Formats: sequence, structure tokens, C-alpha cells
Amino acid sequence: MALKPVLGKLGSKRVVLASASPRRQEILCNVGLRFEVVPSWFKETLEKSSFATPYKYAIETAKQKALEVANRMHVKHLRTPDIVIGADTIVTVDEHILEKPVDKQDAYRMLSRLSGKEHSVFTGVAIVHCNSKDNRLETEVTDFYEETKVKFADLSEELLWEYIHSGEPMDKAGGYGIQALGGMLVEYVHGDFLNVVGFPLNHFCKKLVELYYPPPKHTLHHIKHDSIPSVETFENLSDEESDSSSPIQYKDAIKMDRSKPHSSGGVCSPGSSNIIKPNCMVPVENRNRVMENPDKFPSKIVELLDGFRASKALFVASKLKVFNLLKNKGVLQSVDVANTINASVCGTERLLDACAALGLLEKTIQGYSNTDSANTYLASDSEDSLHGYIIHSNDHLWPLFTHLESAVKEGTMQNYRAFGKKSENLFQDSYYQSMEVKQRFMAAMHSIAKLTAKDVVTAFDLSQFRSACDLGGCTGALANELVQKYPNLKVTVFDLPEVIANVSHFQPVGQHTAPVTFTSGDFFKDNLPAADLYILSRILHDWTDEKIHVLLSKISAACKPGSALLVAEIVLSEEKINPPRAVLQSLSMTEGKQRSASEYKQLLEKYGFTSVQIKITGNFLDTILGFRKLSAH
Ligand SMILES: O=c1[nH]cc([C@@H]2O[C@H](COP(=O)(O)OP(=O)(O)OP(=O)(O)O)[C@@H](O)[C@H]2O)c(=O)[nH]1
Repeated sequence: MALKPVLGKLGSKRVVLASASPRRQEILCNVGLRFEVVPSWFKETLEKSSFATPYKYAIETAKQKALEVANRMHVKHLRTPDIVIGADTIVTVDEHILEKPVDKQDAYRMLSRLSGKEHSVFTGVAIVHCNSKDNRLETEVTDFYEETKVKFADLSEELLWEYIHSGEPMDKAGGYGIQALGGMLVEYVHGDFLNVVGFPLNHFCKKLVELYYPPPKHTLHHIKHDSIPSVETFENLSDEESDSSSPIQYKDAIKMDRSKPHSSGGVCSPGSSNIIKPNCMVPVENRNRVMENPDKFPSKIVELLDGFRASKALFVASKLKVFNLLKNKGVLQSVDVANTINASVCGTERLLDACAALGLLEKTIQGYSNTDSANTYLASDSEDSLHGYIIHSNDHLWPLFTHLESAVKEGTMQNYRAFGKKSENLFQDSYYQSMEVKQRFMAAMHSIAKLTAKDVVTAFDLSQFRSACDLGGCTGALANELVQKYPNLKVTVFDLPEVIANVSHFQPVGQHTAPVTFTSGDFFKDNLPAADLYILSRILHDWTDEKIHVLLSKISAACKPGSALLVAEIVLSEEKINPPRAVLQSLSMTEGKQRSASEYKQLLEKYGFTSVQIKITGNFLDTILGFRKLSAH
């Protein structure tokens, strides 16, 4: 039986993966499930000894992760999901439960314990169905676990340390990643390979079928209680539902995944955003067709190959304000859209169809209409609109990326080739002197800051601070979110005079919190406003080490003991290939670079900040908080 009908049913539901694990995201993306990623804040601290078996511990942790996200989305953002999926992977050996190592010594302890032995990997999974009734959240939990046995070869000390120094063990249960370098440690695997990687896809798919297509009552006796339903359960679908013309055959899908080690890269990893991921946005219908014969068809490569067309369709539809029009009018035929946007009917129809194929619009016999996601993120007048950033991507990033080959050869930004101007200092460059370019840039920063601000201000409890200064805070979007969350906090935005001169039309109307103060200056040259908390959001990755030295030295000097620095950036995985969003951003060849968690920690410590904590939100931006100690190095 095919999986397509189940995915079709889920296509109309708001599915959330409560996990920051890029592997889980990739595994689920690969089967064509459309979902959002909202990493759980649940701390994995349940008392292990209170569980009769290790798998019960993994299941309970998975459940708590999913419930935490369901509750948070319901209460905080009033966006109740339909389904939240949580998972937890653990390794057991000699009656010990191993989770992710806390440091290299811990990784050493784990790996030497596993050396030469067989161990079990358990992943507990919870599927939480949510329903909001009278503003109260009702949940129904389905859970299960999968066990896989893995045998390690005898590991020499040399190999063990070489592996640990690769950085790979740190975010992996048991301290190894079987899908990558850690595969060299393994002699055999008995059971589901993907279960070891972090998500038992086979069992999960069966569970979905069981939930959405329960077997007719008279066949129930074929299924043993508390066991995985047999594959035959798939046959319970009617002909119509199981559409044999485009099957993702369950066994084939598993075969494909097992035969190829999973790279942790991929388009669907965290860091892209808290909205549906681009390649998950491809409608289920199309994905299934592409994946029809996974062994013979390079679907991922084809998706990447077509990616530029998809991006450009989004850019042009945004530029022509198609999403605004459909938000205001509801449903329109292509001819009406064409007339309003002053474009050809045939061209408009092709564009609208492309947007529908990409899952941005819906197409029915009545015409075209926005999806919820388009109303929320693509119409320029929406609260959470990404319009500014999309236009910036089209007008600024797209020309730069057409010169990627030169950028790679020369290792420099391609502003001169793309715009005929050099851009050493953004706002002082003649290219940015144009009011239109300046405002477009600010609109782009504003839309990203608005989208990310909530995650940044809630990542840590900042209630202990009395004053904050957002350095390079541009339109004040983050500052405004800060004063909403902490009404007693006095927030100053410090940015270049040219920026401050243009902030007025980005200010929220009808906000009843203390106003944010805007101060102009150059954070490399001028004195910084006094504050207990300094914020650098999306600043550090753009500058050279020398400039960062100047900036962090100034902040460090301005900080009193107990003050802190909050950095918001996309944090790279230690192997530096995830999330792809950060890695792809680097291709712009700005003077700066993206950094991993350990690099940010080292950087902050170098300038006298201690107790550095890092929160991976899995959304657009991660956060790093460090406290100023008594004396600087
Ligand atoms: O061979 C491999 N084994 C395990 C992994 C990865 O290890 C982690 C397991 O940790 P956990 O279940 O706690 O999940 P987190 O990463 O903390 O993400 P959540 O936000 O879901 O809690 C998991 O990422 C596995 O993928 C591996 O990659 N290879």
C-alpha cells in the first residue's frame, strides 16, 4: 500500500516537528511530509531510575517534548497545531542509558564503553493530536518505540580521540553519528538504521496508517495487541485512496534510506525558519511523483536544480503584489489578477500555476487564492510579512548570486559586478546612498527582525536587566519586542545616523509599552550608550575578525560586572555543514563568517564573558548569552 493517501490527509493539517535535530527533519522531509519545525524547550531531565525500562524513559521524554511545544504554541502564539511529533533517542549498554555527551571527556567515556560491544538504540516517538476547545488545549497522545542493535568494533584510543576531535559526537545520542564518520565504528546493525539516526521512519509510517486508516473491524483479529501492524494493513485502503499509479512503496523508501548513509546536510534543516520549509512546500502530489522510483531518479538533485525557478517565481509574485491582491480579494481568476497587476494573461496564469505548484497558492475551479502561509508571510501588509526580505533577495542577493562563480574564484563579494559599486561600508557606499536602496535594505532587515524577535527575546530570561542596547538594531523591531516582553526594560537602539533618520515609518502603531530610544552613532568608532545588556543580532557574521575585535573590546569595556552580551546568529553545527541556510549565506562572501557553538563560546570568553549559554532555536536565529566577569583577559 502507498503512503500517499496518508500524506494527503496530513497535507491539510498543521503538522509540527518538536525537534531541533536536523536528522529528524531530513528523514521526515524525505518522505514528503509537510511540517513546521518548532524545537522543544523541554529539558531532558526525567529521573531515569523511575522508569521500568529504558524505552519507557525515551517515550516519556518524547511525549514531554511534544507536549511542551503543543502547549507553547497554543498559549503563547495562539497557533494551535493539529499534530505535534516528538522523539527521543537513547543508547543503552550494560544497563546504562547514554544520551548526548556534555563534553569531550563524556564522549570518550561513552565511546569507550561501547567499544567492542553490542548495544541497543531506542527511539521513543510521540504523536500528539491537538484540539483547541473553549481556548483550552486538548491532546491525545499516540506513542511507540523502536529498538535497533548496533555492534561496535574494538576502538583504539587513537581512533577514538580522532573521532571525538572531529566534533561529530557532541549532539548525538551515545556520542556517535552512524550516518556519517561514526559509521566507521560500526561492525553491524540489526534493525531499522534510521532509528539509530534518530527517527524510526518505518514504524512511524505504519503508525500513521494505523491512525488514519484503521483496519475494518472484521480484520482486527489479524493484528496482535501492542505490536506493529503488519504491512498487510496497508491493503485496507480502497482503490481510489491507494492510487497505484504513483506509489511511494513503503519498502522501497526504507531501502533507499538504508542503502545510502544520511548526510546531515539538506534543504530541510533548521535555521531556515519557523515556517514551512522550502522543499517541504513542494506539494505532496509533486513530491510523490518525483520520488516514484527513488533508486533510479535523483529527486534531491532535481529539486535543487529547479530551486532557482521556484525562488524567482516567489520573488516575482511578491514583487507584483499577487499575494496582497489575493489576500484582499479572496479568490480570483487569472484574467482578473492579470488585469489588476497589469500583466499578460498567459504569463500571469503560468506564474499563478507555479505558485500553486509550490504550495503558495491554492487553485480550484473558482480561481486562485492564498494559502494561510501566503496570507501570513507573503502579503506585504501582514504583521509577520517577509515581503521586505523577499524583495531584498530579488533585488540584491539574486544579482550577487548570479556572480557566484567569480565570487568563489576570487573569494570576494561581487557588488562591483552586480551593481557597478563597491560596498565596503554599506551605508557609506554610493550604492546605498539611494533612498530607495536604503529603505529596501531596512525593510528587509525589519521583516527578518520581526520574524525572529520573539525567539530571540524569549530564549533566555532577561528580566534581571534594567537597560539594554541593541547595537545595529536598525528599525527597532527587536527592541520593540523586548519592551513588550519586559515592560520595565529601557531599550536603546544604536545605529548609523542614516539608519536612524529613516526609522519612523517602521514603528508599531498603538503599542502601549515604554517607547524605545534611538541613538545614532557608529559602533566601531563612537562611545556606546550605557546598558546592562548589549545585543548584537545578525551583526557578527558580517565583519572581519579585526572589526569584531574592535567591537567586542568596546562592549567588554562598557560592560560592568554582571552585565551581559546577547548575540543572535545562526549557529553552525560543529562540522559546519548545518543548517544549510547559514552555509549558503556564507556564499555571499561578506568579510565575516558563520560560527559554530564552540566558536561563539570561545569568542565571547576571549572578551571577558563567562557562563556562556547557547540556545539553538532551530528557527531563523539562535541565541548566545554571556555574562561579563570581574576582569577582562
Ligand atoms: O547515529 C546517530 N545517533 C544519534 C543521532 C542524533 O542524536 C540526537 C539524539 O538526541 P535527542 O533525541 O535528545 O534529540 P535532540 O538532537 O536533542 O533534538 P530534539 O530537539 O528532538 O530533542 C538526535 O538529534 C539524533 O539525530 C545521530 O544523528 N546519529
